[in-house]
Amino acid sequence: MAVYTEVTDEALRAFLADYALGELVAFRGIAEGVENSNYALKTEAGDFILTLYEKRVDPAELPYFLGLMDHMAGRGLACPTPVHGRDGQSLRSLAGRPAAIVTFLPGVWPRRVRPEHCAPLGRALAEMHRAGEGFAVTRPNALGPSGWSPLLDGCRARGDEVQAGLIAELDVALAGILAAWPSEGALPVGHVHADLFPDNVFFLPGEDGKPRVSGLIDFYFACTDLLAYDVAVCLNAWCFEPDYAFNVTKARALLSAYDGVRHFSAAERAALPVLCRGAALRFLLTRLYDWTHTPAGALVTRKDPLEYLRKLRFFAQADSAAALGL
Ligand SMILES: Nc1ncnc2c1ncn2[C@@H]1O[C@H](COP(=O)(O)OP(=O)(O)OP(=O)(O)O)[C@@H](O)[C@H]1O
Ligand SMILES: N[C@@H](CCO)C(=O)O
Repeated sequence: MAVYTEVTDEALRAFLADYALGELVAFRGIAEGVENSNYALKTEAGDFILTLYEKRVDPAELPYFLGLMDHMAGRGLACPTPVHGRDGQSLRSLAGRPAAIVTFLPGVWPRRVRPEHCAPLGRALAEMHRAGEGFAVTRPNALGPSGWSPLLDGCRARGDEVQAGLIAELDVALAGILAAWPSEGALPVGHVHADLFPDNVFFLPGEDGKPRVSGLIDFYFACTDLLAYDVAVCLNAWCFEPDYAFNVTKARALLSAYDGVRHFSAAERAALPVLCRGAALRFLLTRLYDWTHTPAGALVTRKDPLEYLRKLRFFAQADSAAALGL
């Protein structure tokens, strides 16, 4: 369910005339993803993804996302590269929506994460942080600490329907996290992905048969924030088993591979536990908000907020970098 806006053949051909991509060969909607309308597009020049940005994306922010991908791809990162039209622009309009074409990345995202995925992931994350250096535009993290209180307030009326006592528990957790959050300037800041879940990382087998990262996608939560926060997001999204047990082997592989490319500072190591709690709370709150605001029967798969309550509770008691595998 991620084709919200239909594109006619006629409109597509007229749109493609503004690019030097040759004739249209094939075109189909992609079912995965929930935010935007995505199409797989084949032209004489190769394979591409056409994205029509839907209402949750603020058009004013698109130049940041597209510019960041351009910058990172230019520095050798395997991320989608925006295709520029004959007039030099990568952001245009199609079927009444802002639209862009980006390069297609080969690979498959892991449906079941194995420890062998975690070292390549850690390396790719650190390489992404390096590739972002020098991109001068900034974007504050709307879903960072200053956004969590308003989000929690938005869940207050119905949150306890999901689990009794949930809102009171989250009030306490949020106060503790905000009190312990690193002060400005204490940790290195840069461009972070902020949503590097398994469905945003493609892998292909390397020559040795082991998985290697072939591409990172979906930069539409990217922002300027603490680099180590991205690591905390990955520990949340990649290092728990289906029974919610934390897998320290996966975490160790991720963290040591990251550190091999970009060293953690002492302050980052010390802050990692609270960053993990913050990241768990961020996904818990957006999921809880969606859970309590999505009408029953809507064609959107709601994600389970309580998965992140379990993770938040784990990180609340694993209060040292060593307990997290660092
Ligand atoms: N550059 C790309 N190369 C190959 N496949 C891509 C690319 N971009 C997107 N896709 C495919 O489209 C699917 C949906 O993309 P994406 O995750 O960006 O959707 P979304 O709706 O914007 O985001 P979300 O995952 O937040 O709902 C991906 O799972 C992937 O299969
Ligand atoms: N990765 C988020 C969804 C937004 O992309 C989640 O799992 O809650």
